[in-house]
Amino acid sequence: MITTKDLTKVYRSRGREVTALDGVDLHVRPGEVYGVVGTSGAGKSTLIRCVNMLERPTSGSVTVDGVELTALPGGENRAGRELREARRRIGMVFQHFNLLSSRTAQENVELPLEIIGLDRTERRRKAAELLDLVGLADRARSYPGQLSGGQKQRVGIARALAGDPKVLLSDEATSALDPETTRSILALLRDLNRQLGLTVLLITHEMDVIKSVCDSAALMRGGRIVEAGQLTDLLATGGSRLARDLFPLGEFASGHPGRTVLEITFQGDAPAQPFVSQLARTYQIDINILGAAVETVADRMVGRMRVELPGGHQDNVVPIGYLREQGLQVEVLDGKGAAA
Ligand SMILES: Nc1ncnc2c1ncn2[C@@H]1O[C@H](COP(=O)(O)OP(=O)(O)OP(=O)(O)O)[C@@H](O)[C@H]1O
Repeated sequence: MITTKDLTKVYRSRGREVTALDGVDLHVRPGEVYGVVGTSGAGKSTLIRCVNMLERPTSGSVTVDGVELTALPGGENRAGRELREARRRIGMVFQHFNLLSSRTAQENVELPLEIIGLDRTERRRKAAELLDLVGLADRARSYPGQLSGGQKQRVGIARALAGDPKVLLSDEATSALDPETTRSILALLRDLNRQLGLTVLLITHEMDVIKSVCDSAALMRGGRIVEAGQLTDLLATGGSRLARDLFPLGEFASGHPGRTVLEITFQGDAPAQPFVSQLARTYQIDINILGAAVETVADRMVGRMRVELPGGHQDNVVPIGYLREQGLQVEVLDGKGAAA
């Protein structure tokens, strides 16, 4: 649904050049919630602004719903007709809501409908329907100043849906909200994704946002995507940095010298515990459990267990093979708790 190929954006100001995007290949499938995470300055905002051509990329291509936006004339402030039309099918939600304070909630949602020339009755009907969809039917006549942060963001989301978009872009939509309101806005985005089949691309610096709402994620650093994939695949990938951030286990004991420390990851309904006791029985070995944790990631249960086996890696090739044959993801750690 969204593809970028070798996307580059170089800002030039006062003789200085900043490469904000450095060859980004992004692939967001139809109907998924895709999160881009990274520290400040990684290039996340630039990426999302290039996807709807609020910024024109320096090079590379952006394709949304089969239309190559980078091939259409105009951009940034002076978009041509085709680009304006394509953009209408891409909704955008902002961190600071960007509502007009002199207009009521209803009038804010009507704004994009005015721009496309919908008549007054139709505008009112559509805006009322959208406010109802985001759970704000009773605040239609309130001004932004009379609404809470969460309610303002609901208006922002209703406005973003006015053009019946297939794609919704969210630029840190929950960063200005408290944790409880964040949860309710993320739940709303998830509901809209499911009800309307909306593809959502969001950027965030919070791993919890990725964990609670995304199907797939990409990690950005220095203008590049350093890792990307579906969360369930990432969690099953040894050495994945995103998986470690999604499911940190730093507090587990690191084991004893001369023994083999394994980290076992299981997903869905395949708990590791029975396999570990079977392993102990089958190979007559004492297994020391150093730690275990279970989390819900992308609506799926994921567990991880760190265990210690007597002897070195070479002595445990067979038991490790046995665990892998059971469909468990097994990583052998070195003495310091890192992947060996
Ligand atoms: N309009 C601009 N002019 C010059 N440099 C810019 C401009 N916008 C962004 N940059 C630079 O591009 C780089 C990437 O910025 P960007 O805002 O995309 O990162 P980010 O990951 O979204 O960070 P944050 O989470 O802080 O918003 C940074 O070095 C930033 O200073």
